[in-house]
Order: sequence, then structure tokens, then C-alpha cells
Amino acid sequence: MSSPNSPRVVIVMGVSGCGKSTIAAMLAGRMHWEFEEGDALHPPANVAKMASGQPLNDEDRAPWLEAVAAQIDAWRTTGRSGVITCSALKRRYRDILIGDRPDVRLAFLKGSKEVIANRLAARQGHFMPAALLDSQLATLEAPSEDEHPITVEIGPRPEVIVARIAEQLEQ
Ligand SMILES: Nc1ncnc2c1ncn2[C@@H]1O[C@H](COP(=O)(O)OP(=O)(O)OP(=O)(O)O)[C@@H](O)[C@H]1O
Ligand SMILES: O=C(O)[C@H](O)[C@@H](O)[C@H](O)[C@H](O)CO
Repeated sequence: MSSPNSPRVVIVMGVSGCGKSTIAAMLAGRMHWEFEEGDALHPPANVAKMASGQPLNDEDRAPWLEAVAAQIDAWRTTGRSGVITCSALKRRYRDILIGDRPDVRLAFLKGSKEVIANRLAARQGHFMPAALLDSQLATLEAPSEDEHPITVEIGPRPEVIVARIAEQLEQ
């Protein structure tokens, strides 16, 4: 396990609209760690594809996952800790992001389709159409126990969710 001063990274994962950006930014603030919005690392073609209502495939996601992994490594090799958002829907995507990096933890935001659909319907100014939620949920492989995820229900207020994640990180 890591010593208290070694860099640590949390990937906040889950389908579109589960709250990754909201929770990750607050968690980074609470931990005094860096924050990176994984969506900002998509090639422009991916954003255009999603905005046009088409789901990404494995090939589309490959360069994006590499960019997320590169950010994680940039933090780790320079001794910094950080929180990054990444839907990381499939196990094999998470294997790219985590691999043998022992200080990288998953925080999985888990919620019902109904709650997420309601939040997406209310959200404005985001490229991701709510219509892609079905495909996101169909693609999601929830992390299994051997991935040691911190799994949190998305129902409560963001402050509560962040506190729950922080408590588990501090254990
Ligand atoms: N715990 C919460 N309670 C109520 N509303 C929330 C909560 N978390 C997030 N929201 C709201 O739900 C919407 C979706 O959250 P957010 O944009 O953070 O999700 P996301 O997973 O980052 O989405 P995407 O992957 O599409 O970027 C936003 O409008 C946000 O303000
Ligand atoms: O893997 C994917 O299908 C995409 O990366 C999406 O999950 C988006 O990044 C994001 O969640 C929408 O804003």
C-alpha cells in the first residue's frame, strides 16, 4: 500500500449524467488534490460524434483512454495526487487506466436509470445528449470486487457523496 505522502489518484467513473464532474471537482477540493475533467481529453471527433447522437466504440475510445492514462501517469511521476473523471465503462478500459498502478482507486457512481435520466433532462449546455443514456447503461460493466471500487449511490446531495468517498479513501 502507499505511504501517506505518495501520490494517489481517484478515477470517478460511471455513465453519462451520474455526477462524475460534480463529484470529482468537489472531491479534489476537499482532498486538496488536482482535478482533471476527462471529457476535456476526448479528441474533437469523439465529442462531435457524441453530440450528433452516436455512441463511441472501442476504437474511438482508445486514444481518449490513452490520454486519461497519460494524465494519471503525469501526476504519479511528479508526485502529485489527483481526481479525474472518466466513464471507464468496460473492464478492459479500466485495465488500461489502472494496470499495475497500485495507487489508483475507482470511485463508481451508481444510480438508477430513472434518476440519471431526470438529471440529464434538467442539465443544460452539455454536448452529451440524454438519448445516449441507454447505450451508456448497456455498455457499463460495473466494477467487480477484485477492482476494489469505492461504490457510492448517487441519490444523496453531492456533499454527502463526496464525504462518503473521502471517508473510504482515508481508511
Ligand atoms: N448528487 C447529486 N444530486 C443532484 N444533482 C446532481 C448530483 N450530482 C450531479 N447532479 C447534477 O446532475 C447533472 C449531471 O451531473 P454531471 O454533469 O456532474 O455528470 P457527469 O457524470 O459528469 O456527466 P457526463 O459524463 O455526461 O459529463 C448535473 O446537472 C449536476 O448538476
Ligand atoms: O465512453 C463514453 O461513452 C464517453 O466517454 C462518455 O461516457 C462521455 O465521456 C461522457 O460520459 C459524456 O459526457
